[in-house]
Amino acid sequence: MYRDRHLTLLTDLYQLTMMYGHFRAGRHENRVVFDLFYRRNPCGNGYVIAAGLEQVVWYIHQLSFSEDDIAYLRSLRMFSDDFLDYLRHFRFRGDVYAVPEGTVVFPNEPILRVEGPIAEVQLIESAVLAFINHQSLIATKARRIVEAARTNVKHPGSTVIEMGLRRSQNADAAIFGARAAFIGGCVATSNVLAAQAYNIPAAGTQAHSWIQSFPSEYEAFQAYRAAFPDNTVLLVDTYDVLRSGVPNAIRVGLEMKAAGQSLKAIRIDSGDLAYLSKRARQMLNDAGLPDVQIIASSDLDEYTIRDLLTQGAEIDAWGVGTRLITSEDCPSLGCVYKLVAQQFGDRMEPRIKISENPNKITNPGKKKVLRLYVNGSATADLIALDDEVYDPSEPLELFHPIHTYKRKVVQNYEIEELLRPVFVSGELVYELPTVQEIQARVETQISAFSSEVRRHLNPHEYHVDLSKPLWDLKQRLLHEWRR
Ligand SMILES: Nc1ncnc2c1ncn2[C@@H]1O[C@H](COP(=O)(O)OP(=O)(O)OP(=O)(O)O)[C@@H](O)[C@H]1O
Ligand SMILES: O=P(O)(O)OC[C@H]1O[C@H](OP(=O)(O)OP(=O)(O)O)[C@H](O)[C@@H]1O
Ligand SMILES: O=C(O)c1cccnc1
Repeated sequence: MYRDRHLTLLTDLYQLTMMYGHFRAGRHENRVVFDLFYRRNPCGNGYVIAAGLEQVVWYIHQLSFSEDDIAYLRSLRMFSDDFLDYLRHFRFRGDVYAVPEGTVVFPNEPILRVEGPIAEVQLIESAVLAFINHQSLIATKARRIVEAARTNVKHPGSTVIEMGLRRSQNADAAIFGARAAFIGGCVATSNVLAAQAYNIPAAGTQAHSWIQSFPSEYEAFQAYRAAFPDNTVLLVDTYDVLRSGVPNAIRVGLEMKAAGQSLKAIRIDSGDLAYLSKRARQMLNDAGLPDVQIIASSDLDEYTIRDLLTQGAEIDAWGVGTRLITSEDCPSLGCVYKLVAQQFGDRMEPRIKISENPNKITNPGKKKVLRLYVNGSATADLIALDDEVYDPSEPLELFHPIHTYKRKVVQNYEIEELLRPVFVSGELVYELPTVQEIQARVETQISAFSSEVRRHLNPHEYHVDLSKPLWDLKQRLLHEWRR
């Protein structure tokens, strides 16, 4: 099972060869700082919801090379005995600062900052990126789907249930994906292991096979009702939604009503969901069953949900699988992990990565991220050097890091420092929140941003500026390199 797995070798070989090279050169203890950040928002969204830190914490916590790991590495005939002996005593002794899960983040902002001996900081790159990239992507995708469902004016409480297990890119993606989907705002998952692991509500209806396995649809509905009288949801599209499924569901619903019970919902899983849901709603209402809800599923995503709602679809809840758990139209988030500072003697020196593409030139130095709120609204983020101090009662002039003539002054602002200590000298100092707390953080975080930043189509680019000292440092390093 994923939690019991020993993951130290979940790394790219080049991390180990670089560690070995540093070890041979006697520089493996040199301290460095790496930033983890992404450059472009996924799915056309205006931001990303950071997720996956819990798995990073757990991964770093368990890091050690077992005798099996050492034997395997020896079998590669690439590493010397003294290096393998060093690995035998290896543990992570660095500092990790991270934005809490559920935080809204933007391109180029460090989501994680790792400082420590270069061998240790380098080893963790690949796994840490995998955890953060995957869950941040799925949480962001889920958020888009949940917000589409919430545009339902007839049913403002419209909810999304994650049902992607069978279409996920395998088990870990299903479990962590269900976790991330809940963080993004889904109310439940069909994945029982994820529900158990993260204390997420488990939810579900029944498959077509259940209906098919009975002599008639009505008998299948009756049997389900008998088994789950308090939670009867009936799948109505096995044979014919309007001629068979809904009439049989109404028959069972009326029988339940007469017995003092209530039919909870029907599920439509194929066909024209707008047309069928409107007709089904009418039929249920006409039969005196206006409280029976309609759940829809069938290759849904934020686009189909919005479109169905503009067509007046009568859908109270959405079961969403494939396109959520795989983030089908935007299947990866491009977080990277870049060296930004390195110790020389007793000084931490900033380092820069140059690129032809100005967007790919890194921000040097050990940094922090400040979110500036004016009257409770997030106004701009400032990436600053770690030792900078700001007095929020003094006006602060911000400028665009590329188009520097674009300036604005913020006054009477409040500062939220986004990076929080997680590991200090290898010791865990962070109390992990529950997924319920993380989901609540998403709501408060997002509500602080303007609707222009939050909209799904061509969102406004939120201001993420560099502080003057950081901008000056970046220019100085660029000029020094040119010379
Ligand atoms: N009224 C509608 N407007 C826009 N899209 C719709 C509407 N109704 C359904 N859809 C979407 O159209 C697609 C329908 O796909 P398709 O015709 O392949 O399958 P289906 O009707 O579900 O049948 P089956 O599951 O039996 O193959 C799904 O993505 C569904 O979400
Ligand atoms: O459509 P998704 O968003 O992935 O949601 C989950 C789907 O999984 C089930 O389908 P099933 O495996 O029975 O296949 P189906 O597509 O033929 O209904 C369910 O009936 C949904 O249609
Ligand atoms: O419970 C359901 O209705 C369900 C679960 C997984 C996939 N599709 C549907």
